[in-house]
Amino acid sequence: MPRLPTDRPDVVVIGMGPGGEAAAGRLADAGLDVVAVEAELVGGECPYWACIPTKAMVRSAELVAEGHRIPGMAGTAMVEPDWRPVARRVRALTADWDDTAAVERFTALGGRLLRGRGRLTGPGEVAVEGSDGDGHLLQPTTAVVLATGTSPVIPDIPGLAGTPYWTNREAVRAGAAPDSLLVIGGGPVGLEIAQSFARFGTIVTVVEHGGGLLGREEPESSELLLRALTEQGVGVYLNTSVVGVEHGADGFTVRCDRGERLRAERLLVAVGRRPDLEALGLGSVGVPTTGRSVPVDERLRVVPASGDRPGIWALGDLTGHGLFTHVAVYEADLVCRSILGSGGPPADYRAIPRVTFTDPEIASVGRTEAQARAAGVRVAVGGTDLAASGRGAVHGPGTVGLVKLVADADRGVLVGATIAGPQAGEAIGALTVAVQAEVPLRALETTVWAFPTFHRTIGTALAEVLRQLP
Ligand SMILES: Cc1cc2nc3c(=O)[nH]c(=O)nc-3n(C[C@H](O)[C@H](O)[C@H](O)COP(=O)(O)OP(=O)(O)OC[C@H]3O[C@@H](n4cnc5c(N)ncnc54)[C@H](O)[C@@H]3O)c2cc1C
Ligand SMILES: NC(=O)c1ccc[n+]([C@@H]2O[C@H](COP(=O)([O-])OP(=O)(O)OC[C@H]3O[C@@H](n4cnc5c(N)ncnc54)[C@H](O)[C@@H]3O)[C@@H](O)[C@H]2O)c1
Repeated sequence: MPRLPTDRPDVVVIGMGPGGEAAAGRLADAGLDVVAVEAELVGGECPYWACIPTKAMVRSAELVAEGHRIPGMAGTAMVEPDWRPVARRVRALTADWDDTAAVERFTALGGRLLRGRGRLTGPGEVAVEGSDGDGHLLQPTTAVVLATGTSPVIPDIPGLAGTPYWTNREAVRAGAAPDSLLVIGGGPVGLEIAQSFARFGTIVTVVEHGGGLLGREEPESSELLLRALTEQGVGVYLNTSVVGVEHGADGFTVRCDRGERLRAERLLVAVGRRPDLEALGLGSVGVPTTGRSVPVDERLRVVPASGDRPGIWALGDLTGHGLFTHVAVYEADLVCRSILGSGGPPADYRAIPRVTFTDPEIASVGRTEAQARAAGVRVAVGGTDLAASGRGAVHGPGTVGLVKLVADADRGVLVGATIAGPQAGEAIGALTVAVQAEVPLRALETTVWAFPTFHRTIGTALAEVLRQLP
């Protein structure tokens, strides 16, 4: 076998999504010689195919919905939704799927970028199949950082393979809203995209094999969202599995286990994401490759450094601590502190916020009631209906929402919270601080919440929690 050109930087970062980019940039800025390996675009899934373009779609869809709410509130309005400006905006926000600016940001810090696909081939060794067709061997002296994220799961449904189904990548590149769309999976990916297209006139049907939408959230959120989507004309089949897919000139036909045959122009597969640990070569360093995530310690170490061997760290979607950009960036900070030896607290996932940008937005932090009970917490719960609040009354159409607080009655602190409703993702910030900093419920009780805001309803839900305490 020909000898590959060998490079011995201090650090190799494989994968330049939001997590890898943050870690590689910071380590380069600290003066280390960093080689970053990226197979596609520097920036990863989030800016080009995920968070940013889907939120642009959501924002446009929200404007359409608000336009329809004008009658009875502010006169008349004629709303004629047109997807073309949405597609233009997505193209602008993704810089037409061009990563030049991100590359320049990194190289300006002294980092070196190697375009290609990286793979661990042993402790302290990364082989790269370069985009230019050349092979490279990297032997970092200090650290390997794994940050390769996840890819969509494609279920093994007879007939699906080989059809032109969409994942989030094709959905965000749509030049027009399809006449009809069938979505497999009622999680955040499926629902944000489903509602966006529905508001542009697409007939949308969601097929979810679980008993509720957004199954990881509180059942109250799931029910609220189901009601809202159904009222907005989105068809939802729960407890339903797709057992067969056909594609022909008139689009997709999907057979479900309960007998339904559903037709649609487009089919979006949104049943979750997982990493490819085998392709990453983790087996070569003795790490099991069959799981859904890379096992790490509280400093995100996969394999600690020993002797002259560099350590291996992992971060972001790969670690399975929550598939969110803010988790990837948080973990990048932990990894950098660990590599640079700058100390600080270990990983703490008690107060990771989650926001699904549907209308109503579903925002939450910490544990759900069921998770808290399962963890043996003596739970006190308080809730309130957003529509019954002063802000709900003035806001009018579009006010659907709730607050639910989950407290540890023995410790007198919140361990989880949900806000659903308009701008819920903004309001969850206050509760994220409360859960993270373990603000005593008695201190929260004395907090003055501005009138008339949606977040003032936190006080109402809190009063219900406090009534249950000694
Ligand atoms: C449709 C959608 C919407 C989302 N919306 C939100 C949101 O609103 N808010 C939020 O917080 N999160 C959102 N997410 C989740 C968010 O996109 C991810 O959590 C985030 O991108 C994870 O960052 P990461 O750095 O771990 O990995 P990624 O962003 O997946 O980046 C990994 C990078 O590694 C590269 N790579 C993979 N394998 C190799 C290899 N072998 N060699 C070299 N390079 C490799 C990939 O090309 C990629 O660039 C959304 C996800 C989806 C799918
Ligand atoms: N706003 C945000 O922050 C945001 C938005 C989108 C995605 N994300 C992240 O991306 C991750 C992936 O999202 P996702 O929605 O793809 O996955 P998910 O795992 O969150 O949801 C997938 C849904 O599909 C269902 N499902 C699985 N297999 C199925 C099948 N064969 N038939 C029908 N239903 C099936 C599951 O029960 C689940 O409800 C999420 O975990 C989330 O962290 C975040």
